[in-house]
Amino acid sequence: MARPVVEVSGLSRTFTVRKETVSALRDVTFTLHEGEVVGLLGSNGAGKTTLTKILSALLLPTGGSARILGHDVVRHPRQVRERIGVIFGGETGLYDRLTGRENIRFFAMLNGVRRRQITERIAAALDEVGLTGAADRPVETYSKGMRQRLHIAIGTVHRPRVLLLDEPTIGLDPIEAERLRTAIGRLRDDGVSVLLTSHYLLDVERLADRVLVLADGTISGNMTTGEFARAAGYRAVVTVRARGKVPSELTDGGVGVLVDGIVEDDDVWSARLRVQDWGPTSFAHLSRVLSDADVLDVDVAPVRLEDVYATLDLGGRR
Ligand SMILES: Nc1ncnc2c1ncn2[C@@H]1O[C@H](COP(=O)(O)OP(=O)(O)OP(=O)(O)O)[C@@H](O)[C@H]1O
Repeated sequence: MARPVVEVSGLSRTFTVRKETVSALRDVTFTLHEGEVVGLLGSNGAGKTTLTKILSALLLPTGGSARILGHDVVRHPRQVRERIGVIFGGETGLYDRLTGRENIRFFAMLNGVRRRQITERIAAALDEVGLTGAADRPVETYSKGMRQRLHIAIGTVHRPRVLLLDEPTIGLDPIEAERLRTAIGRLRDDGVSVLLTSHYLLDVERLADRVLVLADGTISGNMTTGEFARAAGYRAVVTVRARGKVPSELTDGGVGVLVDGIVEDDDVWSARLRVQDWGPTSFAHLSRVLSDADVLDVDVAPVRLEDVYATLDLGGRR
């Protein structure tokens, strides 16, 4: 059995605002093992950011404990920060006027990388995320994908054993998102443990071994990723837009295909179909019922976590 690297036990955090107390986390207990990638899911306000901040020793818990490689987040914050990398998605947190290399240097120094190792570590981090060629350009000239890869380089330059990733692929085009998933997969293969917050099931499916569901500040689910995806009951949503009459067979659905709704507007109709599994049966059904339709476009979207929440009623919205 791989050794535990993150041990969270009975963790809680309350906030008091104008005499009202909000429980952001309540009695949260879980363990993350070496080389394990765990998806942390939960709707807005579920407590994900609060948990991430406590684990990276940026916020104190009000109860319970959290340890990173044996170091308590309250008693040994410096040791915790040296062992943990935090990567937030989006545009924030970079110095635009500085180059990519200078940005990494700044954060490497903050996270305790020794002076004599720093040049070599920065070069390696740039190389790992494919930014060596752009390293000496100001960050304001970077694309979204490049900025996101720079976030990864910054979060990993001090070689943390645990990574906390918050929405890492947000706003990226599919190619950049895939490149990022590959980079995260490589870190996992090197034995780094990852706690991944994402609303995209594709990220979680590709990378996570296990899924933790936070609802209203408590863990309401702890299961393998496969179990979680199967619980939704379908794999993708296909939206078909076509001209003319709605094929009668389409409205009934078919083996592996459920009809969510059909909207007709003048001569054009649009159907939303849930595909339970991609395979010959569902492909054959769709191509048969659409064979005579004047199809304008087809959009295929993988199942999103929000859809799974809706199906399982895991929302826990405040
Ligand atoms: N500094 C704070 N002061 C008061 N309440 C707070 C504070 N930080 C968080 N909360 C509350 O704690 C709860 C959990 O918030 P948190 O930001 O951890 O949720 P989240 O799951 O990260 O949400 P999101 O997906 O929207 O980022 C919310 O009700 C929030 O309003």
